[in-house]
Amino acid sequence: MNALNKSIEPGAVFDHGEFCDHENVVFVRNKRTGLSAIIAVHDTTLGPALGGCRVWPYPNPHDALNDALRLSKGMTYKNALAGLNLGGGKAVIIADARETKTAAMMEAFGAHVDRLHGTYITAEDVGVSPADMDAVSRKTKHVRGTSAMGLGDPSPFTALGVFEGIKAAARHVFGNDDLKGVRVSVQGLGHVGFDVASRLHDAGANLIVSDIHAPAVEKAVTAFGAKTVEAPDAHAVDAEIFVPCALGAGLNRNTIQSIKAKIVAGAANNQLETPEDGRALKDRGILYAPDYAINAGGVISVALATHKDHEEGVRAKTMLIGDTLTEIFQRSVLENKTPEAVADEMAEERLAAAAKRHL
Ligand SMILES: NC(=O)c1ccc[n+]([C@@H]2O[C@H](COP(=O)([O-])OP(=O)(O)OC[C@H]3O[C@@H](n4cnc5c(N)ncnc54)[C@H](O)[C@@H]3O)[C@@H](O)[C@H]2O)c1
Repeated sequence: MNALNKSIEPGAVFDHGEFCDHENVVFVRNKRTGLSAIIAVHDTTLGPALGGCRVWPYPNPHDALNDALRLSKGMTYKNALAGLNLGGGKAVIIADARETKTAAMMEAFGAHVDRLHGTYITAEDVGVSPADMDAVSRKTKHVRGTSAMGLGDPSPFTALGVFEGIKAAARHVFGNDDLKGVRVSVQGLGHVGFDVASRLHDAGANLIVSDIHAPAVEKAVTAFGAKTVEAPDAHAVDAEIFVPCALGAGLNRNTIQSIKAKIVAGAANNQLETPEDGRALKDRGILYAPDYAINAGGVISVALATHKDHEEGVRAKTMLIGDTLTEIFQRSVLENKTPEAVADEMAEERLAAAAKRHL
């Protein structure tokens, strides 16, 4: 008992800066398999909390808790804004995906998900494969993204949503979405970025591409006749549209001042390093498509594609991302707010309306 009293500070979770109004946070251990996990259910106003399970070798439990709390809240906003009848949640497993993750560990995690009786639905995230979700599904039905379910890799739907978002941004800034001859810098040519580049190429855009992985760049040069730029300079090239599809925090005090594009619209998560960076983009007259609004195609596919024949529904819902962004951009002008502030408000409005209906 004494050891326990010493190691847990009173209020360690409730007073946590990211705790917000989380409905349920579960700390999970399974001695036999070495499972250590945190499942965070942020909000179930709109429905069961859907959010991926991340396997990551966090250096300490605080970082794991931080991630679980921050990411689960993010899922509440993302699912609400995407028009899904789903709440927000997330799970993190403290393990190395290559070294210590095992099927038995994922099964043990599945058993804990099952104890939440469907208030949390798990899915893939960083460090997790369809085979891992197959293991989870042996212990619970509250899982998406198994190899027997859905449409497989969500990236094509993320790319479709990003492309629709780019067109919405072009309509807002240029008055039309004809991308013929428009110069577009695509940073990151992975699962999503390459697909977005392909759609832009088909629409007649002139591509300038970059990636730290040289073969990906060569492939885009061959396929699209793209020009290239060194990855760290992708934001600063002479282009009308900048499409970040690599890592987060690329929009910051060091990069924003040298952006020449009028539009920033890409798939990368957490593009703004700080909220002030969103204001800096607006002050410079650069239209920013909030990341969690434009990259929601993947979660839409995971949420709705419980069977292989659901593709049309997923596609239709993903195409609506363009309309959502148009509303965000218009409100941002009318209310003189940053697009990301408007996106947050729209998600909160949907949650508040649903909460009122439940009263
Ligand atoms: N895959 C999805 O469905 C999905 C959904 C929502 C958001 N996202 C976000 O979109 C982004 C891309 O996802 P993805 O699935 O295509 O990932 P990916 O790993 O397949 O591709 C990322 C690419 O970026 C490149 N890269 C890494 N660091 C770079 C740098 N500093 N400069 C230039 N290139 C760099 C990598 O070499 C790789 O080719 C990520 O931020 C991801 O979180 C993806």
